Amino acid sequence: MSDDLTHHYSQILSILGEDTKRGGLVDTPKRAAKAMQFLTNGYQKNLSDVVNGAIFEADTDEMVVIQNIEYYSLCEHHILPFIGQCHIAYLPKGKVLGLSKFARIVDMYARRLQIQEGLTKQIADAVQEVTGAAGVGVIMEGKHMCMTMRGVQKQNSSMVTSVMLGAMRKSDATRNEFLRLIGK
Ligand SMILES: Nc1nc2c(ncn2[C@@H]2O[C@H](COP(=O)(O)OP(=O)(O)OP(=O)(O)O)[C@@H](O)[C@H]2O)c(=O)[nH]1
Ligand SMILES: [Zn+2]
Repeated sequence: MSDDLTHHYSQILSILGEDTKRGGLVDTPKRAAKAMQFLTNGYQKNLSDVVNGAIFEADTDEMVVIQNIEYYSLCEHHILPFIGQCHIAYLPKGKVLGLSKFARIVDMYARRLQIQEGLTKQIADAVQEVTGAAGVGVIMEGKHMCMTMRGVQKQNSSMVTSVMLGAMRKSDATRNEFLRLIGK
């Protein structure tokens, strides 16, 4: 895959009018291929490997919030970055998930071509699936380069998406507690 990608990046540079033989560009197709493979490495991962069995018995049903998980994704329409913060809440039902795994789940889905709405839903569904929680909430804030550095060029615009599942969807009080805990 790497050689194929390198070859295609070299062609893209030529088509854009670059001299691929000039000093600074000699290794660029190779570097770009490597970078793109890193930025999309979520395709090589699955939920079970990412969670790695880090589910622990715990006698708690109080809300757990993990906030300000930064993410870097690529929009599926323009292959340009969108970046921001993800906040996750869940209501455990006898089981808790290892703290770092929330960030790993966010990264696995963010490192694929996405729209922010779909990314938010995939993270919420994954947390629900692995924890069996009574409720899950995910809120994402994102700044889209396709809307700032090109297109309509609105530098200060950002997008907020949310998905609420189970008790987090049904109960206003529970949802408000999540919003209060993340300072919204
Ligand atoms: N809902 C949603 N839209 C997105 C996301 N990322 C990019 N887009 C939008 O996808 C749309 C694609 O619109 P098109 O008209 O097909 O493409 P375009 O001509 O490049 O659009 P402009 O960005 O308006 O120049 C744009 O409105 C983008 O802002 C996302 O995560 N969620
Ligand atoms: Zn885009």
